[in-house]
Amino acid sequence: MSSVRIECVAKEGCRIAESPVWDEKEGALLYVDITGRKVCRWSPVTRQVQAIPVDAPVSSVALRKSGDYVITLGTRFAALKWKEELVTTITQVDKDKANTRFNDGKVDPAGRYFAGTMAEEIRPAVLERHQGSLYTLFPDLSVVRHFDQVDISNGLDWSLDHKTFFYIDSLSYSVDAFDYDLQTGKIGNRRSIYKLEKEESIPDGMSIDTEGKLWVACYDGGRVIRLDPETGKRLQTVKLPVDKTTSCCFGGNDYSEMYVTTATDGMDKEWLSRQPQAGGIFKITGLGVKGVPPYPFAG
Ligand SMILES: O=C(O)[C@H](O)[C@@H](O)[C@H](O)[C@H](O)CO
Ligand SMILES: [Zn+2]
Repeated sequence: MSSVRIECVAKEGCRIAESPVWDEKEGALLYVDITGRKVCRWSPVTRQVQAIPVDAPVSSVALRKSGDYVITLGTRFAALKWKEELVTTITQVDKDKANTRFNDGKVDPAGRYFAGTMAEEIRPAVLERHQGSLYTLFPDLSVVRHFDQVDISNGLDWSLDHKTFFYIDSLSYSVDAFDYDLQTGKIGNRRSIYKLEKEESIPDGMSIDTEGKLWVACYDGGRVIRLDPETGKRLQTVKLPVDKTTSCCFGGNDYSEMYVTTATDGMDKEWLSRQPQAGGIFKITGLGVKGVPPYPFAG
């Protein structure tokens, strides 16, 4: 058994840090602060965070083949040029909705950007239900809506053979799987592979490891859990010193470190004083597993 170590590496205290992505070219961790409206990049060398402010809630960031990044910003897919600090809209979704925003997003193995929406929260996990949808931005910049009636569109990833798409609608308290057609980007045959237990609270972001097991961050559960999507069993629980764990990814040398984002929105003074590292970025080492490098958006 390896010994698991947890360290808070960026202590800036985000409102809702999310969408951790390892940028191998920069040797840095990208993430967003959704309600703090910034895209961040943390360097393990300088131990500093660079942040680019944006004009709306920014819910995910992804690498782009042509360099730089793509983000989901409000209800827009947008391009972000890092050095220039320049954001340009690619396209908008949910034009029929007044009060939604994008939430979690990730690029599939063929370079398509998947991201879903949700109603703006009144407070964490309290919002008008069934307002969200799941979308894909294709490399030709066209957009497809897969389905609607989503509460809080959240974690997503693909199986190692690319034949299954994993997806979380948080308020279903379930981790779901779909059949995936990598050729077309179409999904079908939805089923639940894991229902969260009460103390695990709300499923949020997720990431697959090289053994095909899923790591799910549990919002208000203060932990990441490792699931076997074949058996539907939980294999491991790693607890963190903060409750609002929002998402996780693998990064660092050989993708053997796990990075976990966390949030402070919804915590009162007393809660914050008990968990002073809330809103920080955590690095977990010694898990004994590695992750899959993130795919860049091909458009
Ligand atoms: O991190 C996210 O994905 C959401 O934007 C957050 O707001 C939480 O998930 C949500 O509050 C939990 O229900
Ligand atoms: Zn999330």
